[in-house]
Amino acid sequence: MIGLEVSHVSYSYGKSKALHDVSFSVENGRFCALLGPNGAGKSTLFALLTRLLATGEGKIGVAGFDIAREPRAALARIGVVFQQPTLDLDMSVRRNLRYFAGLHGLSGRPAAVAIEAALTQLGMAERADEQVRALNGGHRRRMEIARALIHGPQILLLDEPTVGLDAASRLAITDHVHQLAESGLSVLWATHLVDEIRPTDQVVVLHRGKVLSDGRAGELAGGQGLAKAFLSMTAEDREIVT
Ligand SMILES: Nc1ncnc2c1ncn2[C@@H]1O[C@H](COP(=O)(O)OP(=O)(O)OP(=O)(O)O)[C@@H](O)[C@H]1O
Repeated sequence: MIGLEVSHVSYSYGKSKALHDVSFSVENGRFCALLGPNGAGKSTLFALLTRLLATGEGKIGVAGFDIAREPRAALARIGVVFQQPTLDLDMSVRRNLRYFAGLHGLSGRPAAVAIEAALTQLGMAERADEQVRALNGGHRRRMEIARALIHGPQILLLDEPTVGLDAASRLAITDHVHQLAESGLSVLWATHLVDEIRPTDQVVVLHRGKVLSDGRAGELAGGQGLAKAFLSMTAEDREIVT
């Protein structure tokens, strides 16, 4: 079943077109990397998917709900991890999550159960009572992913979630999110880092607001490897580094 469907979406900032006729879909249980260099349009697409921007042209479906016509139902099924962290550093992990659960109308025992389950999925249960300020960057990010799961979304959107993290933390987070996809979520993971993508993942290559390719990473990589394939698709005047 399709979790996320983006159909003929275009968006302009004034006269400057950021997205041109973008179409792709992500099935339930699939990890889809939205791979694009700086300025490709990834953040603009995320803003449309989360209704921070209203859809210009085209249609976005979330678990079968049209985000323009049924925004509440659609947004209730989305969990989002934005590029910029939004945690209260002086509260504990659990209190941060409890606050967020409240925004989704969850309190008391149901909230406690949802928080425990989300933290366990990210391997963070034993840190529930630590102050966020005491956590390293990787654990803070894992906590933000746990927070995005509390209301039981079907689609998880992550906008370059590993920016600024060391190699071990990046690996831990990509592993956890692949496991979430395997458990049935549709994951859309925006990145420009090819080492976060596995051969069986879906990859949508976005460049200058257009989809250049949509398919399995292993097929896109061919014999030359994903990094080289991606660079040769998106290189302009740049020298290709192998
Ligand atoms: N608020 C804005 N006003 C005008 N132009 C914008 C605005 N936000 C983005 N753009 C332009 O839209 C295009 C797509 O930008 P966007 O931030 O969506 O790309 P991105 O793939 O997320 O890039 P990055 O990896 O650098 O975050 C770029 O040309 C950018 O300059």
